[in-house]
Amino acid sequence: MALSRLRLPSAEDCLQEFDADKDGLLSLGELGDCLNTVLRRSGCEGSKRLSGEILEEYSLRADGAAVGLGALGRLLEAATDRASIARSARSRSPVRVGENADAGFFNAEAKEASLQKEAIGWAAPSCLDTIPIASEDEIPTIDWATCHEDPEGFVARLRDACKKVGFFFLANHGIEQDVLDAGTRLIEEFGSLSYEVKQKYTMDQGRFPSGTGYLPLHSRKLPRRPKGNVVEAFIVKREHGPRNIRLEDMPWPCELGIAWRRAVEQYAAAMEELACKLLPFLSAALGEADSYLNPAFRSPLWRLRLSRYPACSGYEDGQYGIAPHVDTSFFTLLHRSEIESSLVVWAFCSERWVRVPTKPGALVVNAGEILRQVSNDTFQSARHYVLNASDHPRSSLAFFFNATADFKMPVAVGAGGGPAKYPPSAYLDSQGVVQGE
Ligand SMILES: O=C(O)CCC(=O)C(=O)O
Ligand SMILES: [Fe+2]
Repeated sequence: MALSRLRLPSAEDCLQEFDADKDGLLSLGELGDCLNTVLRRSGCEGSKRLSGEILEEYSLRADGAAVGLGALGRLLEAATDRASIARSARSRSPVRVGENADAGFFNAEAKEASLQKEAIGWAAPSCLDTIPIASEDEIPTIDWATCHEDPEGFVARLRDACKKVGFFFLANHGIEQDVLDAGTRLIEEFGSLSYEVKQKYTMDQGRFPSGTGYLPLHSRKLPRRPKGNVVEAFIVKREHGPRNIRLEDMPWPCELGIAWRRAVEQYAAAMEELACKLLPFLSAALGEADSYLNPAFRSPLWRLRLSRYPACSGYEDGQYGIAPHVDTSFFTLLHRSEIESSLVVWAFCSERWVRVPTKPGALVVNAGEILRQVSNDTFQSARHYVLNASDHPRSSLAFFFNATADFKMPVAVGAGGGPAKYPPSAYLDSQGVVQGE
């Protein structure tokens, strides 16, 4: 997005000027003053409203904690970005997502705001009792072994699953059960660390790349919702693309030693290999040549989320293990370790919430928002959530696979669905903003 950015003061200068009690942190009041003043000085109209919005969003994401230098830097960036977007939007006719394929403008903030509002109306039950187990038609099983002997049939099944629900099982995917079991152990080992240790690696404290590290139980981030998610998670990511985010930069807990880190890397490498193998088939499912997606995936970005859901005898209304959301990825490869079917998905084809059956060994694959967009809305990026209403904790590892983060992916013409509903857009300009990248 070619926006002329507003001049950004340094976070150090802001901390000096607005840290009234000189404790090296900005309280929410001080932060509000700081953002408002910076925006006003930059000539931003409506600086008070904008700083109020940013502050509200920040308190929702970070549970109202005081702000240190790293977080302040990112908030200032967010403030000036938004002011630039507002300025740029004023200087041309406003464009909403899906309305004008030529505009090259994706309003990610507006998208996230509407998603949050919309999610409240999704009427997702917080109790499993009334939710049926999905039929084979709703969550089909696709056998990876058939992709060589019957590639056309494989592609047809892939396309059908993506159109009907956007979720399917991938069986015989070639990843050894040992690797999957090791994945489950990794999150259990992380979970068994004391809170004092885990909180050293808390996400978005300015010490590690954004969106990586520890998300404590009841965090209201990822997805950002008013009630905390009853899950704890640890997230790492790697980007060979423009920002060159390396595995070395991740908040590896030294308490678990190098073997733990290497095992996480090994798990992610196995998933990445499989994800890359799926690309030619997805290209074909989109109605394009097998090599269609290759240029977009030269330097992929992935995120790996290891989640641990505590046993829970019941959830309050509107509370979930992970709240209803859609994935921001191109697609996601999910491994679950659970006793009861706890993953709930909105089945577009039957218009009902269904529980994804447990299927040891098979991976769950689901299309994310970017793939939906690239398919011109012919594929579903299904809403889903987790309720672990069980006597046992539940673990999952979600591998979110994305194209090169700044690669502007166009809608695949072969996908159908009429004229392109979206401009070419890059992850960093669209879902990356939603994801807080
Ligand atoms: O734990 C699961 O089964 C799903 C997790 C999920 O949807 C996510 O992390 O985006
Ligand atoms: Fe998800």
